[in-house]
Amino acid sequence: MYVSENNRDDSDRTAFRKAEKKYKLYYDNNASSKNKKKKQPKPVDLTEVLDFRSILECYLRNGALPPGVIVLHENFTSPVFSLQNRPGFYFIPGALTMEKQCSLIRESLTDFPQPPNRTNHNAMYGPIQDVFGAAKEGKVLVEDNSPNSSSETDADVDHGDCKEWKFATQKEVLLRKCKSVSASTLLRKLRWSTLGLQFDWSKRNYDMSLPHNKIPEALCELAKQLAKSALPAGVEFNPEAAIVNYFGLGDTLGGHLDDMEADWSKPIVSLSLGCKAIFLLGGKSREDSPLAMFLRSGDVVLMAGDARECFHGVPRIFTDEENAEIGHLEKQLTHEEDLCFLQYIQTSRININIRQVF
Ligand SMILES: O=C(O)CCC(=O)C(=O)O
Ligand SMILES: [Fe+2]
Repeated sequence: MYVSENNRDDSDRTAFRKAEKKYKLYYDNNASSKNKKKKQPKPVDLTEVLDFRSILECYLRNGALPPGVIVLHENFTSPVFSLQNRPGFYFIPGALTMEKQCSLIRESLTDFPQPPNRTNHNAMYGPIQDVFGAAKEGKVLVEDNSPNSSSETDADVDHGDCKEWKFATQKEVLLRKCKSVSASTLLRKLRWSTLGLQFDWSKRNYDMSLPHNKIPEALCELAKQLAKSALPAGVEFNPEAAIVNYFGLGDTLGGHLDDMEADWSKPIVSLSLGCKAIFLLGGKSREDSPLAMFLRSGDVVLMAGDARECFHGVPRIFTDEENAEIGHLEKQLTHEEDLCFLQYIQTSRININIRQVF
C-alpha cells in the first residue's frame, strides 16, 4: 500500500512520479545570499490544480460548472461533485462542520493513537500511552532497564528487544543512564495510527489476531452517512478499519493503491483536517497522468468502484499562513485547553480514511 522513496518499482519517469516531483516541496539552493539562513521553498505552479472550493462557489453563485465536473445531489451542507472521466470518485468540499473538524483533530491526537490501536512507533517502542499528553508535559520516553522490565510475556510482540519503554520526567532521565526520546519528538514523528481492525504494514494485510477496538461510534456514523453518496440506495457501508495519517511540513504519501479490502464497490471515506494539501488522483497505471486537486480542512473524498483501482497520493502539504487555509480553525481553537491542538495543526495535516474490510 505505502511505497517508500527508495523501494519504488517504478522509475522516475512515470507520469505519476513526474507529477509528484512537480508538486513536492523542494528548497531553493540558489536563494540570494541575504536569505541563506532561511531556506526558501521553490515556487510551484499551481495553475493546473483543480480547486473544488472555487468550483463550489461558482456553482452556488450561478449554477455553472467546469467541463467534466458533475453535481450528484445535495444531501449535505455542500453538494457532492464527481468527475465525468473518473467514475467512483466523489468530492464533497467543506462537508465537515467546524465543530466536527475540531473534535476530530482533538481525537486524532489523543484517543486514536492509544493502544490497542497501533502507530508507526509500535515497531520501535511497543505500545505507548498518550504521546500527546506526555509531549504537553515535556516528558521523555525512556527504556526501562530494571531487571523486571522485560515484556517477553507481553501480548504485543512487535518491539524487537523486549525492553519496555515508559514516560518519565526530564529530571528522572538525568538520574538514570538509559536510552531516551522526548515525547515531543515522538509526536512530531507520529505518521499513522490505525483504528478498528489493525493493518499489518510488514505483511500488507489486516491481522485479525491483533487486539483491537471497534471504530468509535461517532466516526462510524459519520462515515456511513458520507458513504451514501457513493453507494446505490439501500446498500450499507460497514466501517471496520481506519487509518489516520499525520503529515508535517515536507511529508508526502507516495502513489499507491488501497487494494487489501475485499469489496472494492464499497468506498474509502477520506476526511481532511488541518493544513491544505495537494492530492493526486491517477489512473490504473502509474503511466496515466494524475489529476491534481486541493484538499482543505473539512473536505471529504470518496473512492469506490473504478476509483479504488486508481493510484493516488499526497505530494505536498502547505503550512505557510497564506496557503494552509486554516484561519477558521485558528479562530475556533482559542480556549486555553485547545492551544496545544492549534499549535500542532498550524503546521500539520491529518487525514482519516475509513474502510469496510470484508
Ligand atoms: O491523505 C490523504 O488524503 C490520502 C490518504 C490515503 O490515500 C491512504 O491513507 O490510503
Ligand atoms: Fe490511499
